[in-house]
Amino acid sequence: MPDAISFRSIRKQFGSLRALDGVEFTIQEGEFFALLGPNGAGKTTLISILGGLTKPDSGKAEVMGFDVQTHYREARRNVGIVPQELVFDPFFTVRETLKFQSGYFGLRNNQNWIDEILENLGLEDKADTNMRALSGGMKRRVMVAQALVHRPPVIVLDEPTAGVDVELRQTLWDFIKRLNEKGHTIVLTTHYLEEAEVLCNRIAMLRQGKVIALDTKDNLLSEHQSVRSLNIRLSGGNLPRGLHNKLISKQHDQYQIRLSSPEELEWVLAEIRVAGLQILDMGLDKPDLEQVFVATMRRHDAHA
Ligand SMILES: Nc1ncnc2c1ncn2[C@@H]1O[C@H](COP(=O)(O)OP(=O)(O)OP(=O)(O)O)[C@@H](O)[C@H]1O
Repeated sequence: MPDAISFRSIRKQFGSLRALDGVEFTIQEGEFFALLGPNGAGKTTLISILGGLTKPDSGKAEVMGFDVQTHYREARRNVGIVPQELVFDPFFTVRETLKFQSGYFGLRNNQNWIDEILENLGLEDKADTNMRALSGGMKRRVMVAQALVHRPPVIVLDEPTAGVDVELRQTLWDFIKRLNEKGHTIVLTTHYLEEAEVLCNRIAMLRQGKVIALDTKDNLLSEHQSVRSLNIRLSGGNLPRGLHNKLISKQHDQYQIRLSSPEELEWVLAEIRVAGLQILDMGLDKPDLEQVFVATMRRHDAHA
């Protein structure tokens, strides 16, 4: 069985900027995979190479065994990509947009599937509305619908929930989860790490064009057991300045503080004591994907 996606030694340079620096990994059929990384890490460039829109300087990418350069049409037929930007023709209605996209793939009698997609993405009421009259969130739903119109076995979503409301997130993820259960391979990039944590079973982390972590979600979480956070309620003043770069969140007198190692707990408590603050309540949290991500990036920043 071919891999759903394979990247082999992908390099891409924009002028002097090395956007992708030897990216190499595979994704198996049926996986729900997250591609994570800070802004500018190279995620969109990698996806664009997968869609055959950007040519790598070297290396090769395949979708379901088809090289995206030498077998562009077959590779393209096997993947549906939801782009980050909203690209559409403002004069078409939603249904016309989807019919047009079906035509691009040579699909004539695609009505039933189009209706199913519209229903699953909560777009039935908007089917005959012109694209330009839709809200941003509705346009994003159409971008998703467009990527699914040819029933691709591999579905890639580049930050599909950036700036969209809770309802669309729920609708979208319910639909995508059902497609994954039916065997579709899903690849997702997102800055909402709690989404990746709930949905994905394997994760790659990209930093400055290199894969710096690649493992199952469970392994990544268990490897970082030592990275915890301290939840603490304080009275008598604000958090000491020396702890500000450790602060994850603050609500009233409740602080969540990142601990990079168990030993850091003693130091944090000492800082609080020296500042003359009183501890009202405290507890430790297990790491979540966000903490694992931050710790992984910091480790590599320190080595860079
Ligand atoms: N066409 C281009 N010309 C020049 N530089 C580019 C081009 N496309 C991307 N880059 C640069 O390549 C790097 C990787 O960009 P890319 O969009 O792939 O990152 P990303 O991980 O998707 O970021 P984000 O999370 O912000 O979407 C960035 O530094 C970006 O500025």
